[in-house]
Amino acid sequence: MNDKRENKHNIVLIGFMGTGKSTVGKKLAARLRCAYLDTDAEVERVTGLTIPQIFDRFGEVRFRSEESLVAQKVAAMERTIVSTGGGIVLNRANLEALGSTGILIRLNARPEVIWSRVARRTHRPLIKKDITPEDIEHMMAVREPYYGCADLDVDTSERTVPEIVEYILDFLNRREGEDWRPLPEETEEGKVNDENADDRKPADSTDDSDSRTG
Ligand SMILES: Nc1ncnc2c1ncn2[C@@H]1O[C@H](COP(=O)(O)OP(=O)(O)O)[C@@H](O)[C@H]1O
Ligand SMILES: O=C(O)C1=C[C@@H](OP(=O)(O)O)[C@@H](O)[C@H](O)C1
Ligand SMILES: [Mg+2]
Repeated sequence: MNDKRENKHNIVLIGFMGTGKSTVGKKLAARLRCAYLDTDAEVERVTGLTIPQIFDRFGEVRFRSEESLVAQKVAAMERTIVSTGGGIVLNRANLEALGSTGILIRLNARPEVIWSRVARRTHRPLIKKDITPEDIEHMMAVREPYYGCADLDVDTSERTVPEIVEYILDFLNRREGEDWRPLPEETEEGKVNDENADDRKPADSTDDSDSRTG
């Protein structure tokens, strides 16, 4: 381990609710043929409860506690794309664990764009039914300092999901000492159809069924 970047074997998407972390993470993992984990989905899997049920029955504190356990588990994973919940960064230990082994990529968007993406959805307990873009703006301002540590910032307001994926891949490919080129598709004959195939090792395939698009 001569280069500390060799330790950055995961990609961790952070950012406010509705910036597209779950949607983009899943696509990025499929593109790179990496394992994928959404911390919210993992909390739901471990507890057997939905996030609204956890908030309703036990409160936000219990959710944060489950989320922290998942953050520590994620940090020990290898070549995994991780979509986090927007509040995971509020806990310093979470951020340190995730950042110790993962490249932190922060997704962002303008408040009114976030509002249009989340206001009518019911599975985020912190997004109340009558929330306004101004409320979102205020919540984002409170959270802003916690998102400042990312290795890359991506404004998703005017970008499509495929454009964001390409933007992230371009950033990853520029990092020295790491190989984040997409693994090749296999042809019908089961042969690899890619000129870079020989210098890459295969990674885990993605199981979309265990992921969550918030
Ligand atoms: N770049 C984008 N452009 C338009 N809509 C998007 C984009 N990214 C995500 N969305 C939509 O916004 C909503 C929230 O996305 P999601 O991935 O759940 O965000 P997060 O996980 O950050 O809360 C979903 O309905 C998703 O389809
Ligand atoms: O920002 C937050 O505190 C939260 C974000 C949610 O995830 P998304 O960011 O994927 O919506 C989810 O973890 C929970 O509702 C709390
Ligand atoms: Mg999400």
